[in-house]
Amino acid sequence: MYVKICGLRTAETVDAAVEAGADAVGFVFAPGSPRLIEAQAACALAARVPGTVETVGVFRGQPVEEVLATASSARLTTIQLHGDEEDEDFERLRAEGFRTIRALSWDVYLARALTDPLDRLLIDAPLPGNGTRFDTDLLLDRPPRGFWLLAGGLDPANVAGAVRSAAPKGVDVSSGVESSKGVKSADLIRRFVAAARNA
Ligand SMILES: O=C(O)c1ccccc1N[C@@H]1O[C@H](COP(=O)(O)O)[C@@H](O)[C@H]1O
Repeated sequence: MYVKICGLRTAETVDAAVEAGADAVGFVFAPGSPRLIEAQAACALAARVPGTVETVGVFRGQPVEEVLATASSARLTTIQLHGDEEDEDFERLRAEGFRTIRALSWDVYLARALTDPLDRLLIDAPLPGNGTRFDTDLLLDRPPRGFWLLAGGLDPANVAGAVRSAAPKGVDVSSGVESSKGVKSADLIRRFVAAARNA
């Protein structure tokens, strides 16, 4: 089970995620997010992370050149896009040496024929970063193939059940490991990673 902890902004919570055994830590660059971080600050946090852990930049609806500039200056390994980007955009990011995650809300995933098998898919509720869950039974008509991550309203108490019913290859969390909006809790991060791993 691949575990990503998203929306980190402090050294303490990055260290907690890494020590708990997370596979990826995420930094949010989407305008308007309560977890927004500057590239320079993300770069300092990413430098604390061992090479075995992915450092993911999260973007929504930003031009690809801006995404590349930010991810490069923060020295990230991976780019997660929540917009309506096309296959060519993901190809461009990979050609520049980044790994990619294509984030789609469940309804867009069901409606859209995806042609690019090189993306890892993240299936989420329609309003990302809001702690909202969706009914994963909705995916039964078209179960995702390959490597995909489940997100949307996960927390330490519900992640094991979500993993058992939807059988994703990984999970991603933001709101569910916060003590208040935008403020991560090291304790909740540790509990989330343990619960996901033991599912
Ligand atoms: O976290 C945000 O503020 C955010 C903003 C814009 C796009 C994505 C964002 N976060 C992503 O949202 C999901 C899960 O969120 P939650 O656990 O339901 O709060 C996850 O993929 C984050 O990377």
